Amino acid sequence: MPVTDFKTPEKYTYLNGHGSYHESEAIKGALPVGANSPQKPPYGLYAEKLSGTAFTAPRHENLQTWLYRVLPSASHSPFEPFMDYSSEQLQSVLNHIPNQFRWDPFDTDASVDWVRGIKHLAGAGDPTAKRGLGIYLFAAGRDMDSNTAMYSSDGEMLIVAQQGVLDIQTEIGKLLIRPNEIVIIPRGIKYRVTLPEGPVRGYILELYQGHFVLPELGPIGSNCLANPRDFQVPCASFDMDTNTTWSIVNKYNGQLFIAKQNHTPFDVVAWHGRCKSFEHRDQFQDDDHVVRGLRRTAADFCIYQDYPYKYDLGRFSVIGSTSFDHPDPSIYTVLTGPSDHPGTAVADFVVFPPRWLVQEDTFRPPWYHRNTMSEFMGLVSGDYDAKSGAGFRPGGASLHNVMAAHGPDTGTFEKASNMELKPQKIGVGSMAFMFESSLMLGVTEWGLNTCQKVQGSYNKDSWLDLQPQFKPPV
Ligand SMILES: O=C(O)Cc1cc(O)ccc1O
Ligand SMILES: [Fe+2]
Repeated sequence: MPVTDFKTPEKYTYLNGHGSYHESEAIKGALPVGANSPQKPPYGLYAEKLSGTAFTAPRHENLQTWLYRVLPSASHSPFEPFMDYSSEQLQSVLNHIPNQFRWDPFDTDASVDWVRGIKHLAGAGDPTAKRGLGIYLFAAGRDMDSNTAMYSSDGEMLIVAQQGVLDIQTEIGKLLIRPNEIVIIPRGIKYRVTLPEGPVRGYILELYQGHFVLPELGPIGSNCLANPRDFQVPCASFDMDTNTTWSIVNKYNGQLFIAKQNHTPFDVVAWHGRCKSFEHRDQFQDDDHVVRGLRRTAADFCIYQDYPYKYDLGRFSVIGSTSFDHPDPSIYTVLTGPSDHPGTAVADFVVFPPRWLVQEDTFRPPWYHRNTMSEFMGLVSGDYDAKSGAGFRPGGASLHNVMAAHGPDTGTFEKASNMELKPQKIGVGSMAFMFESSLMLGVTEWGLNTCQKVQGSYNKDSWLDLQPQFKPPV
């Protein structure tokens, strides 16, 4: 049984499925039939195209959404710097430090809204080159300013709700996101966040390059992990408002800009968008990944989606070892942001849901390890099985960067090496997650000092008490 089974309030309607072409009309007949840009679209709507890939991207990769709206997005005043936030907040110098890091739960802040409540914690690469990723924390206690919408030109955001409820109105439709759910907002999509149940907190992974896709299943076969039908895309829903002044906030190379317009950005009456199924690996002819003269990349194996969508992590169908040994955490990948190299992600989004452990003669927690990938972890709820103490807590985080040695703490080691190996359900009521990246992550000044959450005694509390267990034969 899925762990959560959220009810959908009537206000929200979704289309189900990742990897499908979707279309949606808030008024019947608002989508033109057969054409994208007729001389006069139905009901006097403007046709507007949002491109998720280059116009010339290969057909199997090409992404776009056609919007039919009351006024086109271009109808706004020039953008100006948005002075009402700290320029350090979203783009700051990255410090590359080899240490293991752990943070106490980040503060909630009831005085700020979504726009002002996003803090840059770590990252790699550069949005201007469309390379790399950013990791942010959010904490907000009030609705976004009235008549204000936001969008990011920098990348596609995967938002993990940890505390509180996010009501997100987007150009495509409305989404309700509760703790244990995630939402993906593609580059360029305008949205507005209100808080129906008070303060919120959570984590954001922004992919400066490409799009989140479902991972390959390989020998697992055609089901399990995150099943495509459990991803939900909002149905078209629009407001009629061409008399009020709206502010549009744009995250552009980590800086915020603001423009005004005299109409709501949430005026899309109908849309259709593309989602294409993937090319299969056995079409490859050689190691050089050249098929019919086209160079292929990891991205070509994937299913893309270019509109906002949500997913309940409780629906993740976990695969694990039923014999012995601890498998790699890649079996818990929900979505991946591929690089140009097959199997090596800019960032994977990995979860550790409640699951049974049954392996015999096995040290069941994660092994001690050093990883060429960097591992940023957060906790939505409960406990994480690799850490016995109270150090890794919901709303907190840890970072084990490229080759930073880590693994179970002393308490977990003692317990797991001596326990009777009965079938054991772990993580009940818990959801830990990992943003795992092939890139070396730098930490911002906010993450190192300003937030005041770094645990100075993380190494000592976790690993310095480990004792040699070596007993050579006499
Ligand atoms: O370090 C961690 O806790 C994350 C993790 C979990 C796991 O089961 C295997 C490897 C790994 O990095
Ligand atoms: Fe790890």
